[in-house]
Amino acid sequence: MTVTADNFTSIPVLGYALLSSPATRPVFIAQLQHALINVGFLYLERMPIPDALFDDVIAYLPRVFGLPQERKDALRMANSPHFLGYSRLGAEMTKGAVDQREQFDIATPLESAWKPGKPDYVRLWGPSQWPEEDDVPGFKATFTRYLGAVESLSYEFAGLVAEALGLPPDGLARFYDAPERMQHRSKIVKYPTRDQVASGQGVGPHFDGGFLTFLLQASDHPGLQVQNLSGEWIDVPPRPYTFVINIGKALEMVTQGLARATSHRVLAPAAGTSPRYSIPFFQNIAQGLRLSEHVLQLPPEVLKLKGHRGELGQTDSLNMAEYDSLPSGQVSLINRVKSHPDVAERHYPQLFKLFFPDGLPAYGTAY
Ligand SMILES: O=C(O)CCC(=O)C(=O)O
Ligand SMILES: [Fe+2]
Repeated sequence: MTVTADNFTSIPVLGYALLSSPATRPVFIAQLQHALINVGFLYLERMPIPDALFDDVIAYLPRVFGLPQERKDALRMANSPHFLGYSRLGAEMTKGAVDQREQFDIATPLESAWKPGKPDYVRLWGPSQWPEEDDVPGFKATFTRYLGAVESLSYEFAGLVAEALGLPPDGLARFYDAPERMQHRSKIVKYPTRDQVASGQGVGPHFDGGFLTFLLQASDHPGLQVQNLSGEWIDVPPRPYTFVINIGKALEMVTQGLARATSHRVLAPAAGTSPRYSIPFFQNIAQGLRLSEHVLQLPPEVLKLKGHRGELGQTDSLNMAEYDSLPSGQVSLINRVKSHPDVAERHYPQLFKLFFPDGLPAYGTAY
């Protein structure tokens, strides 16, 4: 691949193995630079995560979603001030249409550091809700191991992103607290087939809000699409043992728009096939940080590559909340309140009143 701007028609595939030799490492960094600036999405394959761990996690998904409805409802997100837990099919809307997916939000392990008097957003981080061990033996241990592996990779990858943007390898370190004080959020997601649901919208067009997303497509289905510079939807078919990595709005903002957050969506699997499963992992940044105070000074020769890319065309996504001046944890909390008003009504009554003065809406708006 050459490092030139163009309107992408497929997603670049980066081989982690290139990093192991001084001769090929710069090739990886150049490919990463291209992907960050011109696409906003990439595949990363042959990572230092054992295939067997992916296989083990993937094998649990039909079992967890196959639990009786009352077992899943017992873990409903409304139980949790941390917005962690189960969301039933069709609970959220994106761009005015209902998303046809079911999900469990599960985060990396962390005790809540919130006490009365601390900002509300500190309460966003805390323990997950897990299914009963007897219902899915080993799921908690296996998934926790998986989250740990992705978390480590996510920090390593942030170092590579820094290099690709012309910064020193620790150029993004200021965005994270010490790892033991950080929590990253993941979820397991099930998209039923088109004949089981009311529309073909698995999840509507949106940008991710955070820094970096590491997505495992956990079944062999097409459906994930990203929008290119001229507005066409480009397929991102699953590749085994491979992450799809994309940039969120927060990273776009602090790189002065050089690294792109790209609009994406998921179409429901075709009628008569089988459900699609996926596991996104959203890497967080420190909650107290105001992004407007941390816009990165990038080398001019790198920043000017933004000009080569040309103007971004129209995208179908709604914009995220403004990131500039609020602590990033507050921005996340507001987004969670909008996505899950029932959780907010119970645990954040003041914010709930602010955003929903007319009472509980029928749906949350995911993005
Ligand atoms: O399920 C997928 O493949 C993508 C999900 C996604 O984009 C999201 O939840 O932000
Ligand atoms: Fe997304």
